[in-house]
Amino acid sequence: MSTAQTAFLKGHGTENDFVIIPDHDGLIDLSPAAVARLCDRRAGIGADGVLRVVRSAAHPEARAMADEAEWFMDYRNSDGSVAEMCGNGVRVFARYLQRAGLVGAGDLAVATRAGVRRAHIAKDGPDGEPGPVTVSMGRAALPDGEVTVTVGDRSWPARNVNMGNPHAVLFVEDLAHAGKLDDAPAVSPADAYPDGVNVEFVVDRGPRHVALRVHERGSGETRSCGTGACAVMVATARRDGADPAVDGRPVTYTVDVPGGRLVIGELPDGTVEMTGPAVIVAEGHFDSSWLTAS
Ligand SMILES: N[C@@H](CCC[C@H](N)C(=O)O)C(=O)O
Repeated sequence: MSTAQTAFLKGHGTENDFVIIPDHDGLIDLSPAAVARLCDRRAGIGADGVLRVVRSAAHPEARAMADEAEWFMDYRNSDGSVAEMCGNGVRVFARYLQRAGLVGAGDLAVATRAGVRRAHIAKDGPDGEPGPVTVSMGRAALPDGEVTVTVGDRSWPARNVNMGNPHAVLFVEDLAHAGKLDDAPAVSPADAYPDGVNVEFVVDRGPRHVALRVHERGSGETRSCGTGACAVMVATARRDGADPAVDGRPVTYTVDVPGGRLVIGELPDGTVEMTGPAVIVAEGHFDSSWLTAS
């Protein structure tokens, strides 16, 4: 007797890792429990999140973007919650489309819950190593208002930055001050982030060079967060007195994350561009019934 199989791939961008579920016609009912099962690092495949690949025309949340972007990134955090955007995810999503022969190196558009994001897949290097992927991440929003992040008995002022999803960015002297980041740090006032928040702790590494640790909403501490790194870049630029929209000059920062390095720039029109690696490490199948078994 043959059992129905579901295809998956595993990939990462600076070690922010994802289970990729190709579901081009939008036929899979991916419940929060199914996502949590896939992402479980002991009983499942293990990942920080899931990227379901659906044709925009086949998904009610993406149909309106179908003329601009053929593919919709249905992103979920490892606890099953839905998020608007995932920066590392877009690069890995682009790599999946390339590997599947659905796009070539060059430009493509990806529909997300935060809107259409444009990406560029660089050509492979001379030794065949996959080229980096650059994503135009849209403009950062910097809502007014004081935000405070507390870990243990220490508190820091934080900058509220929205990159399509919410972030609190704070500067520390030592990344160890973030403590154990599996649990969400306390962020106040509570109404600053009605839907929860990703929290980035940042240290300086040199001129236009910072490093971060992150607690991701719905996933805990991860090795990287692309939207978080972009939020950090913008918050650091403003702290350093740089604002391309005012100065008329682009500004670029190197942002180190525990899982690697991202290069992020802000252009005079306010657009943030992120460049980094995207890797597929495995592919396979599982019994479809496993996702729903009790
Ligand atoms: N890892 C992602 C962000 C994923 C979503 C985030 N946890 C949220 O809930 O907003 C990235 O690379 O941007």
